[in-house]
Amino acid sequence: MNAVIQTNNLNLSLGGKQILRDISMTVQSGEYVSIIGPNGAGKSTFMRCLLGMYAYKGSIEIAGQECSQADSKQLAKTISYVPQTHDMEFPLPVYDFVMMGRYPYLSPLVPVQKKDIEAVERAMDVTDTWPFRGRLMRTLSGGERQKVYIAAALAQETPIMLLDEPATFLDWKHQSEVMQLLKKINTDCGATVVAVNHDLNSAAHWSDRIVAIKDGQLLLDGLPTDLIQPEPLRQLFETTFIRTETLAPATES
Ligand SMILES: Nc1ncnc2c1ncn2[C@@H]1O[C@H](COP(=O)(O)OP(=O)(O)OP(=O)(O)O)[C@@H](O)[C@H]1O
Repeated sequence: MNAVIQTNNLNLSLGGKQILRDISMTVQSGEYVSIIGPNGAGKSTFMRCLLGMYAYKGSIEIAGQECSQADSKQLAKTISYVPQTHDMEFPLPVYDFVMMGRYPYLSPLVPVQKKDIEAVERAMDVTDTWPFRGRLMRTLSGGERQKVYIAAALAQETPIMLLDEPATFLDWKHQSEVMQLLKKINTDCGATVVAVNHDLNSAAHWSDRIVAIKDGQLLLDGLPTDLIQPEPLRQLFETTFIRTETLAPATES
């Protein structure tokens, strides 16, 4: 196994408040890791830290390189990000939005090339977003827009993908499609996937490992079968959990 994300004693303060405290964790190449935890625990901030968006204390190594010292375009060739909310009104056609995923490879001196067009077409094909290519982003439904954001991240062709609540607000069919798509990208393309997920059943079903953050600290880190249990979840969310028989959408083979 080879570690592609490694944080050591990661600390971060924002607006005079300590948000992340001494987080040390490792993600191995090819893993699918879900991050769970209460609202305001620091999950999104942790993800944004991994993208080099904040001046942190401690260490974050992405593919062996310290994040704060990495060239931003090089980092963008290694790690892509699908943010939590998509309420920005991009006045752009879907195709052009997905092409923005190629920004680490483009520059004023290097215009769009065949390999960029092919990467965009592949990403739109696998996410089933090609039929929307001429539509404006703001005309898409929430679920359609979510898949377009994932297509843009895929077009970036990075070995690591971070996603912040990729299936929240989607109906069951679209949740299922997005989660299956991520698993396919993980297993078929070998991408390392790290996703924040508030749906504990979904996190248990799709991930290899679960990391729980509470009050800015890493509280739990382990197998879904060990962590998605009443006692660890009570400790994490400070409420009682009982096991019930649940219904979930079937996984297509
Ligand atoms: N720029 C900032 N300045 C000050 N405080 C911030 C800033 N960004 C985030 N925070 C605070 O950091 C804490 C963690 O926020 P974060 O968005 O990471 O939580 P989260 O675990 O992702 O929550 P949720 O599940 O509700 O999305 C919150 O208390 C938030 O208000």
